[in-house]
Amino acid sequence: MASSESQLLRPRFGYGGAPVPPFFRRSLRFPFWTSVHTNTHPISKNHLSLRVKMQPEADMMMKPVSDNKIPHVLTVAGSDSGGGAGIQADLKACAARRVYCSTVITAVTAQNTVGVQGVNIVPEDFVAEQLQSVLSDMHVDVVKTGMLPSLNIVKVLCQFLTKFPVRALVVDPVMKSSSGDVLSGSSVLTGFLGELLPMTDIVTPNIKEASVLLGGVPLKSVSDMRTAAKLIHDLGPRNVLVKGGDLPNSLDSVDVFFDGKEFYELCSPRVNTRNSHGTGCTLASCIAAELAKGSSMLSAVKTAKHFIDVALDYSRDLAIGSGVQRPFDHFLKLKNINQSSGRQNMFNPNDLLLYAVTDSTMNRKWGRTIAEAVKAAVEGGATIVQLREKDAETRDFLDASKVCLEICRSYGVPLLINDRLDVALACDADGVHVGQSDMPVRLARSLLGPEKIIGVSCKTPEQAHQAWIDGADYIGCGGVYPTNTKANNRTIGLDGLKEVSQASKLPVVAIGGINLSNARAVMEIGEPKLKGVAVVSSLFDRACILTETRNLLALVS
Ligand SMILES: Cc1ncc(COP(=O)(O)OP(=O)(O)O)c(N)n1
Ligand SMILES: Cc1ncsc1CCOP(=O)(O)O
Repeated sequence: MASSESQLLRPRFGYGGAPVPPFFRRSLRFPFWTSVHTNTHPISKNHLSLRVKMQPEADMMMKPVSDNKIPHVLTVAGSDSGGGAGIQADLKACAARRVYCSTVITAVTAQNTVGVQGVNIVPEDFVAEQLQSVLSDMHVDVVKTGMLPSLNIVKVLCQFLTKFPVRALVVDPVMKSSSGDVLSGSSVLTGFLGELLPMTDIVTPNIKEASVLLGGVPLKSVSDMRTAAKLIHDLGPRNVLVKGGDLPNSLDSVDVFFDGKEFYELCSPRVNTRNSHGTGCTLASCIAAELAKGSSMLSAVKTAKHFIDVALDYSRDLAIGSGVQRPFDHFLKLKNINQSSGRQNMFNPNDLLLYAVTDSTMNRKWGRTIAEAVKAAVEGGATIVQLREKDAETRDFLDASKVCLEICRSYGVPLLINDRLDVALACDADGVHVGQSDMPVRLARSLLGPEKIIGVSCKTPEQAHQAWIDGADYIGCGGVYPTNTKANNRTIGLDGLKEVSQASKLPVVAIGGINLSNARAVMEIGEPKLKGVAVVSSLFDRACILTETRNLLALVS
């Protein structure tokens, strides 16, 4: 990663004493012309611009060789001198998500943890000049916007987006800072409604911004957020994410995502912290970064929300500045992890809520392919899938895994492979589930690397402890009830599940004989580490997988 990034950041030849191949030597004689001029725009009286232009020949020679393409986000936003939000947050978010980020600055703010002390808007012709510089030279995948402080800047941006189309446009409709200071005037709204939103792939308002976009209707509940998402969608963007972080009286942070057809309520426990300045910018930048890597929209949104949750959680104890609008750290998790085990993955324990585990015998019995079974389960709301194909030929298993992976990725659902690390590696699945007599977890981790998910079956507190030591992400605990799906499997009952869940440092999913009649009893043991149920026959040995999945999800949610 580091080497390909650095290749892109530097011209390949001719600088820093590196040898210069003959063909490129000519380019080193390029004449620069420079001019220094004072900009007399009323808002930025002392704006001094140093222009450095290259002649076309040299320009051509300087272009990096593009055989090492890195996903690229361009952020068009304001600078926050405190480093918590704006351009600075966007750069950090993209770096943390390992995506290149270029910047067009629309305003320079004097800002800290107390509030915004000053705003200096960049003249629109100089915003245009920055856009021209970046878009005419670099291959930008996704544009993300933040503070757009004037109607003319919105118009200029829309002209450039028409001239230089990109794969996706992510709009964070920044209107006020978290301290309540106004960052874009009311005239900008005209530009949003008339020009920008119809070009937008996803817009990410918080509840106040959603209210402004809709002419001032108040949003007080998740139901209001759903209505707002639909109404904002009618204004033109293809997807809408209404962020409910500021919703009063809510223990959870609930965001409503609407793609024009379906609503998704994305829930996570509210992180109780003051260190949340810049979360909006970071979320939108993470979405942009994931889209630049090729994720589907829903998957990008889920990953971004999880990134924010983890970053806020890890930054609870940071103390930067004396005010209350404090920033968080985008890299803290990475730093902590690098110091301990080197892990960097983004496993979300909440994904264990409804874990669908396939079975080839059952699919044969009902005349289904694995892919058909998996599609029905994820459509019904399964939150994670495991392919457990005990008698499949390797080639067939690999081909089926690739198809299932495509299905799961399009729904933002992780896909794990039972036992077969070779298949998981070959199809780049999200991870594996292993038993006590399969590949040891420690070895699986070293073969799969730090980012893959590893689950391990445990029946005792000792096994759960070892799983944690060895670097697993979750444990599967059971059989909770007797089952015909796995022969000779000892039943540990609800008491056994409770004992293991209490001892486990890792998230736990219960398995074995779980169905519509007992799933609630399992979840009601009320152990914080117990995150969900894993099921085989109660989904896949049924006539309609989709209906069974929906019904079971409703029970455990
Ligand atoms: C989520 C989950 N938990 C437990 C198991 C059982 O795995 P294992 O012990 O490897 O037994 P087999 O599945 O191989 O029969 C599981 N598959 N998933
Ligand atoms: C794979 C496995 N591991 C422990 S019990 C079990 C089987 C679960 O299947 P079912 O949900 O049909 O009881």
